[in-house]
Amino acid sequence: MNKTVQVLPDQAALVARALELILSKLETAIEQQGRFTIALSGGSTPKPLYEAIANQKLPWDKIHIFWGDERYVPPDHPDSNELMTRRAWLDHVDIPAANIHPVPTLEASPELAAAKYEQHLKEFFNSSGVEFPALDVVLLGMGDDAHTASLFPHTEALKVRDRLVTVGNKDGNPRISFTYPFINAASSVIFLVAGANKRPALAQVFAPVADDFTYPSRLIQPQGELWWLLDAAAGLELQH
Ligand SMILES: O=C(O)[C@H](O)[C@@H](O)[C@H](O)[C@H](O)COP(=O)(O)O
Repeated sequence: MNKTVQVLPDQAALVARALELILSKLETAIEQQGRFTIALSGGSTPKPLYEAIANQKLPWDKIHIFWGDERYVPPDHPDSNELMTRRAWLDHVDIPAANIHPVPTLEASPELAAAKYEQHLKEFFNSSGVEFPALDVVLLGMGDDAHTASLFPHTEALKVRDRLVTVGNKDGNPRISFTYPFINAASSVIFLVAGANKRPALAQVFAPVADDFTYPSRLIQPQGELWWLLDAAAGLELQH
């Protein structure tokens, strides 16, 4: 694993750096394999980044969008990560509908939604099921409880190692989430973390020893590149 921590002075600089990094990965992926695959996170931090990407002139037909986690709500629900992403970005660019791969949250149960999304991912990546397919980029946020995607502390989702997608649980509300082994199979994982409220969780995630099930972001140890992009408010104590 190749881990890089960058602390940016403020949220605008954080977004600019994340944009620069994603565009660089996008260019390389399209040059080398003719397409770019990215899984997005929800929450509030990435929204300005999505708005910035929407202003770029990109080969949208070569770009495929997935979500690393989603709330088990219809795609027009105010809590939907897909809805936030479409409003901030996807509705404003000429990306083919077939290149947008939302979590099928209209399925009858979260378990069915997770199983269907996993099947779709396997078909898309033409994976035999033995290996975890590798997305080019998985973009993650981190909660102030050190959760990432919908992998919350002390939940069953943290124990799932033989699936791509599982059912997460936040305070009794079901979520659909990539498993941590599937996230770790990505070529690059990029955390985008802002705000002083994330500092205590970051201290535990970066500590030499702490409990992974209490601080789930510790489980993200990709074979490829791991990037932590932090604003100064979040990353103050981590600046080397
Ligand atoms: O569906 C979600 O809410 C996200 O995927 C979640 O994992 C988010 O990234 C963190 O909760 C951080 O959220 P903020 O960026 O709002 O702090």
